[in-house]
Amino acid sequence: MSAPDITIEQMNLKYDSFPALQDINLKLEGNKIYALLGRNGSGKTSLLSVLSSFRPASSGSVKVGGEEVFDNEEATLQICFIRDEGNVYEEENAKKALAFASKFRPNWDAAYADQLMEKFKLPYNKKVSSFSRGMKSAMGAVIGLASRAPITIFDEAYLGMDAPSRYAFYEEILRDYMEHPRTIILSTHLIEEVESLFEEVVILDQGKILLHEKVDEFRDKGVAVTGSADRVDEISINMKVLSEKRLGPTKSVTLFGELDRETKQKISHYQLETGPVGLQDLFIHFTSKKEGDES
Ligand SMILES: Nc1ncnc2c1ncn2[C@@H]1O[C@H](COP(=O)(O)OP(=O)(O)OP(=O)(O)O)[C@@H](O)[C@H]1O
Repeated sequence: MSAPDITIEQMNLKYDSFPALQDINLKLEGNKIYALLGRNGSGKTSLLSVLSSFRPASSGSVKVGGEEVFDNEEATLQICFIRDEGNVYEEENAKKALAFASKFRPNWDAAYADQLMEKFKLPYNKKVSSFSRGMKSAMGAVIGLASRAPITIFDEAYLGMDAPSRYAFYEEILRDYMEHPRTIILSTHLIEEVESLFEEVVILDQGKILLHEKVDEFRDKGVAVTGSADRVDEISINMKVLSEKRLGPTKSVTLFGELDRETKQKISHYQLETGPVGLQDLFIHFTSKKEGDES
């Protein structure tokens, strides 16, 4: 399966006069896993709703495979949008709800849906409306995965799921993506849990695109350094420290920016360990900046 590219140009969305999305320009190539990050109210759900044709943009263009997506059945059949409330038909038992979901999904894999129901321990014969919050989310995950839609979107679809279920969900996304490549967009606040899945990251801030980058390039904006606390302090002294943790005599810091030659030499001389920066630390840094900040 080859997933179509998504191209958004000069797109704006207003709720009455409130500008929820402003001048959005974004190109997402097919067959990658994207992180859509942003603080509360930054516009993630609004962006995904426009992309999925749940609502029209106020202006600009949103194309999937070169075709405007709004009111375009062929384009929207390629998209499966699972929201935090699950998008599940709740008035019937789970078996009927799955049958209902499959009607609008041309790539639906019923055998895979059965495997996932088993994996998430979801009962077929219970009304979905009687499911717990986490079970409803797991049902959304089953529908999103078994749809095998070329563009699959999970918008905080993990809400209420316990940790084992969430990790089972992430594992399944990666496993099934490897077997059936497609575009997957995950909007999440649990960045540390899922960061290893992402190839590219998009950050929204107050309705605007703050950043769109390959995750590896994004991570290169900083470095994590661990070792004896006084030596770690010494090399961090002139750098922006994004986070720090101390365990007895050992300290780990996340530093923002490139290391100069002298600092690199000290790190090597002191035998400090270096590693990649967590996405979450960078995300917090980028989205908590105040006007006038330079870095
Ligand atoms: N139906 C609506 N009517 C009016 N304003 C809305 C509506 N939906 C969202 N908004 C506003 O648009 C902005 C973006 O909301 P949106 O739900 O897209 O953010 P989000 O990034 O998904 O947030 P969260 O992480 O909290 O879920 C917010 O200021 C919100 O109050």
